[in-house]
Amino acid sequence: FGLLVRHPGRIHSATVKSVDTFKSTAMCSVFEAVFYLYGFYSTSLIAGLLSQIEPHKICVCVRKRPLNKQECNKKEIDVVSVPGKGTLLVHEPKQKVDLTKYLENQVFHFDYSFDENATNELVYMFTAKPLVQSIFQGCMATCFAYGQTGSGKTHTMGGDFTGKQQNSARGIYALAAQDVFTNLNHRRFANQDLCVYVSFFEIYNGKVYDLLNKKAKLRVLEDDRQQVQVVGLEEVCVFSAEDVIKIIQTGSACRTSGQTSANANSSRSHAILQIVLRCNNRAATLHGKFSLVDLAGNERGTDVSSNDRSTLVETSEINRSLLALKECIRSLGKNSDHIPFRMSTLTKVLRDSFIGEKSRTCMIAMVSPGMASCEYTMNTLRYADRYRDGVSCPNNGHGQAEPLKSQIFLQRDELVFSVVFIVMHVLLNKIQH
Ligand SMILES: Nc1ncnc2c1ncn2[C@@H]1O[C@H](COP(=O)(O)OP(=O)(O)OP(=O)(O)O)[C@@H](O)[C@H]1O
Repeated sequence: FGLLVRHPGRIHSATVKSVDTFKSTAMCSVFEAVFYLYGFYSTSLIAGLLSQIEPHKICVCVRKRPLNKQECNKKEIDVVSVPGKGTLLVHEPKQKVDLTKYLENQVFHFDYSFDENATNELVYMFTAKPLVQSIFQGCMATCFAYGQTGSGKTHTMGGDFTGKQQNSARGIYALAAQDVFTNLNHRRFANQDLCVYVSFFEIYNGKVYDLLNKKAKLRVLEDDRQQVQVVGLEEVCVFSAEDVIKIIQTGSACRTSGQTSANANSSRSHAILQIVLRCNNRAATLHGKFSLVDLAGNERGTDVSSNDRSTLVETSEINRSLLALKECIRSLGKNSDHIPFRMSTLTKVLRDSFIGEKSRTCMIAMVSPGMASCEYTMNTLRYADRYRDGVSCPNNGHGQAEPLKSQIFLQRDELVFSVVFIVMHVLLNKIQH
């Protein structure tokens, strides 16, 4: 797998060739790939059938978007490969002191990795869906979309775009809402007498604005018991997933946006949609809460098209809050007594998500596939990788050829397990009927 490109000065054609060679040798054969895909989709089938994926406390996933039209026109090279369930490779172009250009294949391991063909539904199935189940058991769940500007956070959370039009029914927000109502009507939860409330707000430059109330500026206060309240936040009682979709559309239209080099309609704020379950008693006691967070892009100051003071303040505020978030989630992963949630407004309003045994977190790191984004992609992956520090998963960190090989064998074992599981499932079904 050590791919040396021996043509200094001809990086483009040489790189394309090397990436292609790598992809064709590193990936499994077509036969294995078909079986692997079957394994992956069978897992989702099983997940759909049983709806019982137990969420671990912190789950970290990565999603690669396809090259867009602009990138294809520029003949941008796709330097990201997703060879298996939890693995992602970045073919990073490097140069030796003797000017020889070569590719360094960086391997990352996460709980799940999704390639450019994955739909929002598939991503949802393995990330937010298990968290929906958890809020019915009284958990405080949080799902974050993190990544460089233009990498697909809003597409994943809010719904895919047809031109400038967003299909709000096909994002993780709406899919989660649909499952909340499916669960609510299920006999297991019907006798709990729960009501669903939704709020939608954004954090821009450290200030909170209510997206459901004409962007009213709200204060964040903490009481003596360290309970954080967003004072005056509109919480709408909803009765169906369609009600939530309307709320998403209203709120998304108000979000603060700007222009970056990678995205003409870039969200410059963190948007938080909260789905709250309350007991239908007089005090409307909190039962469980799901916060779905579309974070602002993690770009540098130079990536935004205007470099005036307000834009620089905006960017530094975004980066400060992302750093605070990383610290809080790492403390949560290590079961630390001290969670530094006061470091930013974002972590303050999400305080519930970092405290106690009942918190569940999923981070979806989005990456752009182009070579021009390689540095940002590496930053995003390293950021996401840090979340795994302290989480009881042994395969964190990134390595080179050897871990990749063993990963492929591991996936083969998973595949055999999936096939055996499905055959048993089908046989059992037949016996029962
Ligand atoms: N998985 C995907 N499949 C197809 N198109 C995608 C995918 N992800 C993103 N895109 C497209 O890429 C463009 C940028 O995506 P999006 O606005 O979601 O990025 P973002 O990460 O939210 O950016 P920002 O931080 O600047 O708001 C959109 O036109 C979107 O349709």
